[in-house]
Amino acid sequence: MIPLMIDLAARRVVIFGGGAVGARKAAFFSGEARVTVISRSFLPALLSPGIERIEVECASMDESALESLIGDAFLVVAATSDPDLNDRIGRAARSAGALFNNADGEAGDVLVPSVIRGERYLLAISTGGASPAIPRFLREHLEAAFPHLDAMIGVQARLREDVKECVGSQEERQRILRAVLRDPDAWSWLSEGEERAYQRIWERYISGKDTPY
Ligand SMILES: C[C@@]1(CC(=O)O)c2cc3[nH]c(cc4nc(cc5[nH]c(cc(n2)[C@H]1CCC(=O)O)[C@@](C)(CC(=O)O)[C@@H]5CCC(=O)O)C(CC(=O)O)=C4CCC(=O)O)c(CCC(=O)O)c3CC(=O)O
Ligand SMILES: NC(=O)C1=CN([C@@H]2O[C@H](COP(=O)(O)OP(=O)(O)OC[C@H]3O[C@@H](n4cnc5c(N)ncnc54)[C@H](O)[C@@H]3O)[C@@H](O)[C@H]2O)C=CC1
Repeated sequence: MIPLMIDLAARRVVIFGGGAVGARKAAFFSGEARVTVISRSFLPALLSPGIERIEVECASMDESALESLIGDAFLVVAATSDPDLNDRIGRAARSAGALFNNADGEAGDVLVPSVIRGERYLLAISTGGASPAIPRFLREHLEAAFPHLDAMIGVQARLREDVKECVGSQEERQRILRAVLRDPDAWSWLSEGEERAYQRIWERYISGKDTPY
């Protein structure tokens, strides 16, 4: 498998199963795509107006009945508690030409990763299905370790432009940018705001006499 960033705006995502897993997948996709959840029951989290619901029992449905429920979906998620049904949904998704993610059953062609998103970055973490607890663990760890990652990206973006004006050598510019990233003070200054942190970093690395890198 290879990672891709996909624009799902205006695409339809059909999720089978209205339990905790279906609700989590619906929350993941509904920020961008048009989401339909098909299930015989729905958790309250799925009752929001942005999500279309179709209440139906799928146990006795054959592949062509499932395929007509899938319609023109771009991606189908099977998140029912019945792995055999999930696998049947997968075959119907393929016949309908849709991508398929299976929450429980035979692997589909899409996995949902753990996601860490800021204004200026997006990280997706996967173990390829071997241990879903690990991506969650790493997400929580990274979120706690880098609470100011967005601000640091802002500082780096500005600094890399500004040092071009006053530092002649490319190697030296690279050294400065990397030293700032390794500097625990630079990260802690970010809690005072991006502008204040930038000033302190500039003093330490550019206008100050003692350059510690
Ligand atoms: C294959 C995959 C299919 C898919 O859904 O795409 C899949 C499958 C299964 N997960 C199961 C269990 C758990 N899933 C989680 C959590 C997450 N699972 C997610 C993705 C994936 N899960 C895909 C592969 C991802 C990868 O490894 O790269 C995340 C990343 C994204 C999301 O779903 O939103 C989300 C974390 C989001 C976050 O918080 O950041 C936890 C941890 C927890 O919640 O604490 C547990 C309990 C601990 C454990 O079992 O590890 C079981 C039942 C096993 C059983 O029967 O016991 C199956 C079915 C099976 O294994 O067959
Ligand atoms: N991929 C993942 O991240 C995870 C997957 N799982 C697995 O995913 C599956 C779903 O988990 P939960 O949401 O917690 O289960 P759940 O039992 O809370 O929800 C299942 C949903 O599927 C619906 N459903 C089941 N059979 C149906 C049928 N014949 N017709 C129509 N609707 C039907 C139920 O009404 C319910 O809304 C389980 O098999 C579980 O082991 C569990 C944890 C994480």
